[in-house]
Amino acid sequence: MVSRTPLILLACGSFNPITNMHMRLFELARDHLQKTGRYQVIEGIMSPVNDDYRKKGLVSARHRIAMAKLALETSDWIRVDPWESEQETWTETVKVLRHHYNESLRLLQSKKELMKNKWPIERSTEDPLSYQHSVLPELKLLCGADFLQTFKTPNLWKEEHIKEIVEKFGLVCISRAGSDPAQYISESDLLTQFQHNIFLVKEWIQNEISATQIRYALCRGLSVKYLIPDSVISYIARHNIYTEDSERKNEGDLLQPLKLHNTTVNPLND
Ligand SMILES: Nc1ncnc2c1ncn2[C@@H]1O[C@H](COP(=O)(O)OP(=O)(O)OP(=O)(O)O)[C@@H](O)[C@H]1O
Ligand SMILES: NC(=O)c1ccc[n+]([C@@H]2O[C@H](COP(=O)(O)O)[C@@H](O)[C@H]2O)c1
Ligand SMILES: [Zn+2]
Repeated sequence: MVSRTPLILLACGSFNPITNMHMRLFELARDHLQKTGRYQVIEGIMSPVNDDYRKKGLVSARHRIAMAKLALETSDWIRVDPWESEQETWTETVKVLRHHYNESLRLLQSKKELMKNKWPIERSTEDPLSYQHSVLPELKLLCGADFLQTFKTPNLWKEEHIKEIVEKFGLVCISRAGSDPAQYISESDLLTQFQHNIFLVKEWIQNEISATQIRYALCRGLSVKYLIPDSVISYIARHNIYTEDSERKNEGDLLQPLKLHNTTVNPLND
């Protein structure tokens, strides 16, 4: 049997709030990558952005993490990770990737240590996927096509970070109405150079749920049932999270990545 490379998918974003589509991204990506015959998707990680990102209407990470945890209770392979949101300031995405990759290596090492101390018979029966412990895992950034499109927003991303993401890690990009990732890749020399490491996944059933639209509906008292999990709807109601006030949070503020690059335009925070 040809061994598959263990693969971890990492999605970064606001998740304000988590929607059914955010979870679908992982399912679509896993199906696509497993069908290539090259990968065994072993884990999905959702990493809600730090409050210091300063996006308009971004509610506290404490709530965004709690909602994602509730939503992911029904998944046996996707989890939410608070590391990024717990840092002092906003963290560039490539550094979040580096952190989670190092964590996966650390885990692999400790599993190997554990195996070393076991009798051979225990080793062979304990974990049917134990062969994976000897193969280095890969970590890929999972995103929607609009995320890929932001690479060309002036001053938002450092060129060397985009290069590291597509060269060292890799991207899995799910189609989204209004974005044409294939065309966008063909327009970028850097993305074209590394397109073997960019997986474009076509969503087979159009699903245009947007977290911003969910927040607007909640503010207007409209139903969002069947667009986000019931447990998340109850949490939002209990804590009265999305209001006209919360929507004004960070209004007029510059997104932290743009601030870091010292620019005066703010295309994402109008
Ligand atoms: N309907 C969708 N189709 C494809 N990708 C999506 C969809 N909704 C969200 N994503 C992806 O999920 C990730 C996290 O997105 P984000 O938290 O910004 O959610 P969003 O629904 O796009 O919110 P907003 O409307 O506030 O921008 C991004 O990579 C984004 O492209
Ligand atoms: N230079 C960078 O690393 C950079 C720039 C802009 C956004 N991002 C990330 O992309 C994601 C964008 O999320 P939203 O689509 O919700 O704005 C966030 O996780 C944010 O941290 C990273
Ligand atoms: Zn978005």
